[in-house]
Amino acid sequence: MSSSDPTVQPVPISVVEQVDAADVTLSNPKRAVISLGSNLGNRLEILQGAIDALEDTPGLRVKAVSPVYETDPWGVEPGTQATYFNAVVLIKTTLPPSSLLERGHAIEEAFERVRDERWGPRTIDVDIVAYQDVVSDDPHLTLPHPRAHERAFVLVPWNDVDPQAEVPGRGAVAGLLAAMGQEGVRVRTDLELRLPE
Ligand SMILES: Nc1ncnc2c1ncn2[C@@H]1O[C@H](COP(=O)(O)OP(=O)(O)OP(=O)(O)O)[C@@H](O)[C@H]1O
Ligand SMILES: Nc1nc2c(c(=O)[nH]1)N=C(CO)CN2
Repeated sequence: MSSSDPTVQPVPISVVEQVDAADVTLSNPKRAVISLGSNLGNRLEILQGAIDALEDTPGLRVKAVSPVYETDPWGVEPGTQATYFNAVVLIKTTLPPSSLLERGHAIEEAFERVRDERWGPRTIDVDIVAYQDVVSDDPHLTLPHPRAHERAFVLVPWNDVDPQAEVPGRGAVAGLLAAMGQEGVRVRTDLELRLPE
């Protein structure tokens, strides 16, 4: 349309700036790292269901899926809970961190996760391990995840899918792992999670 068309109203510069900012967000997806854990029900099916649900999220693409690990429950008395299956996925998303957390909670609800005790058994846990290089101590969404750097069940699969990864503010994943070891984290080469198509 010609700029001399008298029916066209000028667009305020503030609106132009907002639209430009939204365009940049849409064309500039962010990297995030998600940890998945399950120690109740059909653990493999549940992990795959959570991965598929992430991929079905508008504005989110799953880019890499780690091998499956069977891991001893962390943070509880030995022998009081079933072992976990854990995996890490790398995603790209145009969602802001708060929306990604909401989506994670919705997926937990879809798998009927019950929250009654801290670190209690669960069908699925969806944790946001990192979102770009964001560092935040907001208790509602702490970034990176406040305990990721001390959990081999997160660092081992994360290192598989991104050997160069860094935990923002804490150092290289590979270095943290070398210092901590991999006790209680066993790869299950007989099992596989699919990267959604
Ligand atoms: N990076 C994060 N990822 C997921 N939840 C987070 C994060 N930071 C803070 N939270 C908050 O933690 C709350 C409790 O999360 P959740 O019930 O999954 O804890 P948990 O899995 O039992 O333990 P942990 O946090 O040690 O993994 C969530 O409701 C959420 O608001
Ligand atoms: N092995 C293992 N232990 C845990 C896990 C988990 O995913 N794997 N999640 C917890 C709370 O998020 C507490 N303990």
